[in-house]
Amino acid sequence: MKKQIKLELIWTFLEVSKDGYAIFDADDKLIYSNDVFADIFCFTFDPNHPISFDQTVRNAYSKKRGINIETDDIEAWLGYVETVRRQREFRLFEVDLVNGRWMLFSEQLLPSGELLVQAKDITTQKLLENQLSNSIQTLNDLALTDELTQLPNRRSFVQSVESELSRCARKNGDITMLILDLDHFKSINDTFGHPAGDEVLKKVSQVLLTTLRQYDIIGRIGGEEFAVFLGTSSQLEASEIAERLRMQIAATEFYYNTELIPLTTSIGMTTQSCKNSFEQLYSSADEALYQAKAQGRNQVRTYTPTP
Ligand SMILES: Nc1nc2c(ncn2[C@@H]2O[C@H](COP(=O)(O)OP(=O)(O)OP(=O)(O)O)[C@@H](O)[C@H]2O)c(=O)[nH]1
Repeated sequence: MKKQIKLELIWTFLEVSKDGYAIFDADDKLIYSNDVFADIFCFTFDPNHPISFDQTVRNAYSKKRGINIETDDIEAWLGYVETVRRQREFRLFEVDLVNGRWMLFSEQLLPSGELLVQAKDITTQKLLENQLSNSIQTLNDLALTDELTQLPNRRSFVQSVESELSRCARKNGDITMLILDLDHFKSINDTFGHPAGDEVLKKVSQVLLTTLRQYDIIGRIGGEEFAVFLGTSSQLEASEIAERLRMQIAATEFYYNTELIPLTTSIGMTTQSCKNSFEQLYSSADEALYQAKAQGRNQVRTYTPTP
């Protein structure tokens, strides 16, 4: 049997607690609130004039205090709350306040209808949680972004293409992969210096971004090697895009300081069913690229399977 403790003691704890406590009766009238709870909703508790839950919220909302309610229609918001409040014996939820603090609310409902509400300040934990999730996001971005060009790196490109392939496999369409390899890049480094080579790589990235469509996937997959995935193109349309890219790079004036750096690119291309794997696409486009290099560079070659 539970040992009886003095009611006075419980009362004292509620009064001095750093957490907010409130009790609503079965008609949702506030019959008890400690100072912390009253402070959250910016009211003075008067047991002789009990106010309802709705009034408590309306009152705080009109003073721009209490829960951060992002609506112009407080009545609609209260209508929504009515659909979740008092529906379960116990409910736990986080809310942010207008003053930037975060609270963890719990609601304990008795069968007789009284509701005990507890509000615990979790601002410190929430800030840490946000910092942690921002750090994770930054780490993810770093792991997927090429530092020099800010384009998706090889890992990111592979991931994006693989998820596009599995999405498109249900529709059974054709897709295209292009691999671009800058011509004689070693001699650009040797002649103009490595920093000049870096600037050229950055500018090529800009050309790709401005020439391609927003939904095409672009990646820097190696030193002077870029790849492009075209999701919904016929082979004819894809060849036109590849040719446009080749011409655009050849026509762009790459300057380093005042020196004009001549630049062309070879492109290997393949259009295949999206049921094929990334590896199949990549090795076909790579084989076509090899042909483009072997046949003189500055050209687009399309993969043709050997019979
Ligand atoms: N500046 C700079 N150069 C890079 C970077 N990554 C790779 N490279 C250089 O790119 C050059 C690639 O040379 P190769 O693979 O011989 O090819 P290439 O000279 O372009 O000749 P082809 O591809 O046959 O036309 C190497 O000299 C690498 O050092 C980079 O981030 N910055």
